[in-house]
Amino acid sequence: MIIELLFSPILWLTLVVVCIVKVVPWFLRLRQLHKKLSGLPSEKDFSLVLGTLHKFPDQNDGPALLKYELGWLNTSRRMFLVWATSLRPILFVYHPHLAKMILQSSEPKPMGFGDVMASIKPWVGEGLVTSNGSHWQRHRHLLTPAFHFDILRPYVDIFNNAADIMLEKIGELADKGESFDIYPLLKKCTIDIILKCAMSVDLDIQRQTEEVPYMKSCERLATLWGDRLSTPLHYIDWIFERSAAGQEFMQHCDLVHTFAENIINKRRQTLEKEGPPKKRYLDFVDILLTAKDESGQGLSATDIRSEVDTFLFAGHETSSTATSWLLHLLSENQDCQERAQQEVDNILNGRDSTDIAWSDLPKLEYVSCCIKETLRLYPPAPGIVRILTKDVTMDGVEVPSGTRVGVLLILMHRNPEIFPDPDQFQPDRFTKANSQARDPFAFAPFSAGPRNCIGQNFANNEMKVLASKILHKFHLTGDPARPVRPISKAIFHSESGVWLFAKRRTPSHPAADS
Ligand code: HEM
Repeated sequence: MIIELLFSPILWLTLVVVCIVKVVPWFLRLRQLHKKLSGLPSEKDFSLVLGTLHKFPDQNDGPALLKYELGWLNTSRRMFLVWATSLRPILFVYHPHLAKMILQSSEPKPMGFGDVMASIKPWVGEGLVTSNGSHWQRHRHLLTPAFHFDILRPYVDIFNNAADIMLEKIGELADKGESFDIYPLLKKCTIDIILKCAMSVDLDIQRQTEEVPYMKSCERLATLWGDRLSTPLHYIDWIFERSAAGQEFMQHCDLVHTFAENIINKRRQTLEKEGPPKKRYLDFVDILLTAKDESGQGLSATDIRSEVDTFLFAGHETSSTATSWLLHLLSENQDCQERAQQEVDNILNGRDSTDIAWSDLPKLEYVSCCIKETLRLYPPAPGIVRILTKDVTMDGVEVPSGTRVGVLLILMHRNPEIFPDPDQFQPDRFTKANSQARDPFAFAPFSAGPRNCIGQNFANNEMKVLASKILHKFHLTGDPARPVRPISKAIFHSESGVWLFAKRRTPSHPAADS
């Protein structure tokens, strides 16, 4: 029967017709695409199957991966084309002029297989980070008031209180005289903060001695997400869902979803019992639960859960990573650490409390420069990807609609044309005088344009308070036996943690010093 079919003229005729109608035009379009993009800087060595992926070092060797990508700057100071197989071009841009074209546009995030945001959807659903079009627009419009200055102001007390608990923990470790990893301490502190600020939930995770299942799940989800991005076979949902990694991913998704649903249900019950909150401004969960559009339609339960999952993750992982890099860099640059300490000491001098007040935040100018310089060298979100919906001319080359374009922050921030001596930690680059002439798109750790980070001011205030309080109380040095190992997957973090020695210090008194 099969043999007969093989010799059937109808089968062969059908195949020839399909070839002519579908495959040939597709192949010609692909050839045209390759021709169009051939003028862009890329690897010379092209593989028919892998494209230029075979030139990448082992995806699990973070330092080698970073070195390889930084090497693109030697070929071009503006952009580099990667072929992910011979079918998918990804154009990475890292010059402010090109970044501006992408970030200011309303081009959507790509959601095809293997795309960074598509891989996180089973976890955060259609939240603000992963959605596009009118869904994104409606939610962004709805949630923007939750980050108004008047809402952020009282959060400073929450930052201070959470920092005090972390300081106790650091104090205990400092007194032992051993080095410790500051990254998990910061993660617990920032999750306590986002839970309290955005959800009015007080779990006091920092004081829990047992492993917290929610934290564990978030950590595993972030790792499995990054691993999936570097395992092309796992781009296909069907294969990933049947793999051990995929099954573990789904189990952790279930756990974090239940955690979010419990928070939402408790708040809903309180709202039903007590009515709308008496406070002048609604917080994040209040907004989600009470939102109605013009037709009186509220958000669906799935939409609400997706946003809670999104903000719980985006609201703690990035700022804890950034603060851990900041403390690492200050431990390596003792002169900068002392300058930052002096600034905090000057502000707190003569006060009974060591709390950082809302009005102190703008005075922390040098600390702010240190934070910016940290985000330049180690942006927690290493890149931002969009898919073109129309042809765009970049440096004279017409990049066709359908191409993925990634703004690679790790490279833009180390582009020597914009930041001389790019690998050096020099916070003074960010003083007002030194930043004035710089292109505003040259430094974009929080992205820019319509899809910039909604939590940017929240994160900056939080990092200032946490870092200032730690620096006021402790002197930090690195542990040479446990170096950092930067790895840039979904989040640019140190996979070996950030190990420090902390020593209690007596704050200096400016009057006595002078
Ligand atoms: C140092 C800390 C942070 C950094 C470096 C950072 C970075 C970024 C970047 C680069 C984007 C754009 C992503 C893209 O377009 O693909 C983004 C978006 C976003 N961030 Fe942050 N973020 C930080 C903290 C936070 C915090 C604390 C929150 C919540 C409280 C938050 C919530 C969000 C959300 C919801 C989006 C999506 C916005 C939209 O598309 O409308 N982020 N962030």
